[in-house]
This record gives sequence, C-alpha cells and structure tokens, in this order.
Amino acid sequence: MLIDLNLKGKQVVVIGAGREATRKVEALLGQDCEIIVVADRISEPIRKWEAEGYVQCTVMIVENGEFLKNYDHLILVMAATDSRELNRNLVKSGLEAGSYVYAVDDPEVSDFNHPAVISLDDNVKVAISTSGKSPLMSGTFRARLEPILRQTITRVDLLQVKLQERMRKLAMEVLSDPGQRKEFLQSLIVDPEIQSFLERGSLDEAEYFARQRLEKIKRKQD
Ligand SMILES: C[C@@]1(CC(=O)O)C2=NC(=C\c3[nH]c(c(CCC(=O)O)c3CC(=O)O)Cc3[nH]c(c(CC(=O)O)c3CCC(=O)O)/C=C3\N/C(=C\2)[C@@H](CCC(=O)O)[C@]3(C)CC(=O)O)/[C@H]1CCC(=O)O
Ligand SMILES: NC(=O)c1ccc[n+]([C@@H]2O[C@H](COP(=O)([O-])OP(=O)(O)OC[C@H]3O[C@@H](n4cnc5c(N)ncnc54)[C@H](O)[C@@H]3O)[C@@H](O)[C@H]2O)c1
Repeated sequence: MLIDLNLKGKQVVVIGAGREATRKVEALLGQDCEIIVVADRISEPIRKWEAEGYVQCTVMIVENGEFLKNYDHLILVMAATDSRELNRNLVKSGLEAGSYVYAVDDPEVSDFNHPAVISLDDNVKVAISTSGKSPLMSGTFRARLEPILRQTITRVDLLQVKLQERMRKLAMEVLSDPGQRKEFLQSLIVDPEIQSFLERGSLDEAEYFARQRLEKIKRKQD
C-alpha cells in the first residue's frame, strides 16, 4: 500500500552516513521532522545539512540498537549501514522501541519501500513503485513520466491546489454538509474568473473572490 507518511515533529534516526543513507536523509529534508544521523563517519552532504541545522549527527561506532532506547518520540529507524547483520539488529531494536523500521538492504524486514518520486512544486507528489521487483525500472519510469506530468499538471493547477488548501479549511468551518463543501470546492476548479486570476499568478485575488462566494453560500444558508 502506498502511503504518504506524516513525520512532523517526530524523531527519525538514520544509522550510517554513506551513499544510501545520504539519499534517504535527503528524502527526509523538508518533512519537518527531527533527523538524527548516527555513524562512524559522516558524508559531506550530511555534514552540510548539519551545519545548516537540518540534521543532528552523532559520530560513534554502533554495535547494536541498544542506544535507540534513549529517544523519547522516535517514529522511524532507518538502518543504512553496509553491514547486513547490524542493520537486522537495528531493525529488531527499532521494533522493540515501537517505531517503524526500514533497512536499506532488506525490503523483507522493512515496513515500507521508497518509491521513485516526482515532486511538482512541493505541492503534488507522484510516486512510482514496483514493490521491490525492480528499483531501476521505477527510476526509469520516473524519468519517462516527469516531462509528461509537467505538461499535464500545469502551473495553474498547482496554484489551484494552494487555493483549494486555503478554501478547504474555511469551508470546513463554514459549511457543515460534506456534499455542499465538495460542490463549493468543485465550483472553484471550473470557475472562469478564478481560472483567469490563477493564470495571472494572482492567488490572493483568487482567494478573495472565492471567500466572497463562500460568504454568499453561508448567507443563503443562514
Ligand atoms: C526507486 C528508488 C527510490 C529511492 O531509493 O530513492 C529505489 N531504489 C532506487 C534506485 C536503485 N536501487 C538499486 C539500484 C541498482 C540496480 C538494481 O539493483 O535494481 C538502483 C538504480 C540506480 O542506482 O539508479 C539497488 C537496490 N535497491 C534496493 C536494494 C536492496 C534489495 O532489493 O534487497 C538494492 C540492491 C543493492 C545491492 O545490490 O547491494 C532496494 C530498494 N530500492 C528501492 C527504491 C525500494 C524498491 C522500490 C521499487 O520497487 O520501486 C527498495 C526495495 C527499498 C528502498 O530502498 O526503499 C531509487 C530510484 C530513484 C529514482 O531514480 O527516482
Ligand atoms: N535501497 C537501495 O536503494 C540501495 C541501493 C544501493 C545499495 N543498497 C545497499 O545499501 C547498503 C549501504 O550502501 P552504501 O553505498 O550506502 O554504503 P557506504 O559504505 O557508502 O555507507 C555505509 C555507512 O555505514 C556506516 N557504518 C557501517 N558500520 C557502522 C558501524 N558499526 N557503526 C557506525 N556506522 C557504521 C559507515 O560509516 C558508512 O557511513 C549496502 O548494503 C547496499 O547493498 C541499497
């Protein structure tokens, strides 16, 4: 099952700081979580992210997963060393600590796989997975699909996502009937005036217009 994990405010511990760990840490940046890297040597990019305040590093030789007990809001353990045995041990300790687990060399014991991701303006993410059958083919499909998606999902569509995010929150407060909320949100997608604001990049004006429309519906309802 493909899911979009919410890691906000939680601790993620990545053990190992080599090539693969670096890619996994990169995927965690921007997830609003606390990223802790533990390894006996740290890659250059991870050092840079540490200096920028995105990552905390602990340099030590890890023998087992005992140290994971020290974290109080651990949600995910990512074992990314080049030792299969150590990664297995870390997964076991992570499970004991009640967190999700992932091993870079072992899809069988991992709670999830990383799909190949196409991210459009950080607003829309498209994930491709072969569930471990062929990571290389996932990457190949990503490269093939990316230009097509960028044509299909336009800049205006991405602004509409932002508008929907704002108006959806308001509609939740104002309209109690889910059917009516959906109808209102749907009307924003097809409205030619909103469309033309978004084409000009005027998100705030589109929002102003949408708010007025919501007010009108509410007044009718009262
Ligand atoms: C999609 C992508 C996302 C990402 O990692 O960001 C991803 N691997 C990518 C590339 C890639 N990985 C590997 C190669 C070399 C060729 C090959 O072996 O095929 C290449 C190609 C390359 O390097 O170009 C080697 C490899 N990968 C795994 C193992 C271990 C094993 O299977 O046991 C080994 C053997 C290591 C060894 O030989 O020792 C395991 C996994 N890799 C996954 C994801 C998960 C399944 C996702 C799916 O099924 O779709 C899974 C199960 C777990 C996970 O990592 O989450 C990313 C493409 C990103 C992009 O291009 O956008
Ligand atoms: N999931 C994937 O997509 C994928 C792709 C390629 C490779 N792999 C697998 O990932 C594994 C790691 O590959 P890599 O290229 O990142 O290796 P690497 O050598 O670049 O990194 C290994 C890291 O583990 C650390 N480490 C090892 N033992 C340690 C210990 N006892 N204490 C602390 N730190 C320790 C090292 O310091 C290093 O930072 C390999 O087993 C490989 O098979 C997975």
